[in-house]
Amino acid sequence: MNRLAEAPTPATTAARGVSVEFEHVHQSFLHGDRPVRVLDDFNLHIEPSEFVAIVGPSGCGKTTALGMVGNLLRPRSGSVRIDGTEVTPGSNDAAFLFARDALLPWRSVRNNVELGMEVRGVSKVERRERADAWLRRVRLHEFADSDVLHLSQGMRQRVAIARTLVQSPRVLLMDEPFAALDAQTRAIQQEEFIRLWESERPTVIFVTHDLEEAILLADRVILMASRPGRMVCDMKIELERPRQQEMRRSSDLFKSYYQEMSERLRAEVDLAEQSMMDESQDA
Ligand SMILES: Nc1ncnc2c1ncn2[C@@H]1O[C@H](COP(=O)(O)OP(=O)(O)OP(=O)(O)O)[C@@H](O)[C@H]1O
Repeated sequence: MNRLAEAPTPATTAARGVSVEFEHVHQSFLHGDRPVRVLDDFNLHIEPSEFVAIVGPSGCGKTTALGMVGNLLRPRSGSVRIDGTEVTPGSNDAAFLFARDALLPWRSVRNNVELGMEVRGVSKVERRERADAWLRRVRLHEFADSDVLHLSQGMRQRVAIARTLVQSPRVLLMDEPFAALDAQTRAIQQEEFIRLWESERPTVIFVTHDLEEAILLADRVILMASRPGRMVCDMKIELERPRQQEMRRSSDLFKSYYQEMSERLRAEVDLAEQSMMDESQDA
């Protein structure tokens, strides 16, 4: 695979990652009139510019944890800090990237990339310069004036990546960003994204159901258990960078990480399914 993202250009500003901390975080939601504990004493310290992937059974609280860093919801108790400062209403240090790209269909590719800068009041000249530089980096400069509706799903996701990274976020929150793509496109996007991250180095929290993807991309893989969500494994991934798709097959280290984590993940998924079945029988 050699369709790598282009080298950085002077018009882009390198993002500096900052630390993210969860300290004794608890969260629960009401299901009917019954409170359900979702996160139970969740603790996680992420170093500046670290790439952390979170895997775990469906419903274990991965998206809830991400939402707390992104200021979408507050913990019931405990604290979530970015660069040592509590996340409070109005904080906007973190940017999201989801599986659904959420591009605005009435705006051109370039105008979609400019959107966040527009909201932040960046001048028109600077917006255009930075958007064009990022469109070159994601190999979409020839489509700058195109309608986003005419792009493939993979191209749309590259627009979304450019739109997010052009703002030089200090923390990037990714919730299954490549889940909607076919296998081949997904592999290309993963490799391109690694290149971009390696040059920009924002702190990344990456939620995925795909353990191989987590190992390939991250510096650390956190495995969560459900009901209530808590960390059961924190594995440092010491594969050399830059990383390539071939490592899935060629690296014994990759395979050993996969073997160890997949057994534990499988056990957690089985437990989560069993507990859901028990709950539905009790209901
Ligand atoms: N706003 C809410 N109100 C009520 N329950 C909620 C709310 N948000 C999440 N939950 C519940 O909290 C639990 C954890 O949800 P969350 O989306 O964080 O899990 P997840 O690990 O990201 O799951 P998945 O892998 O399926 O996306 C689930 O049982 C979910 O139904």
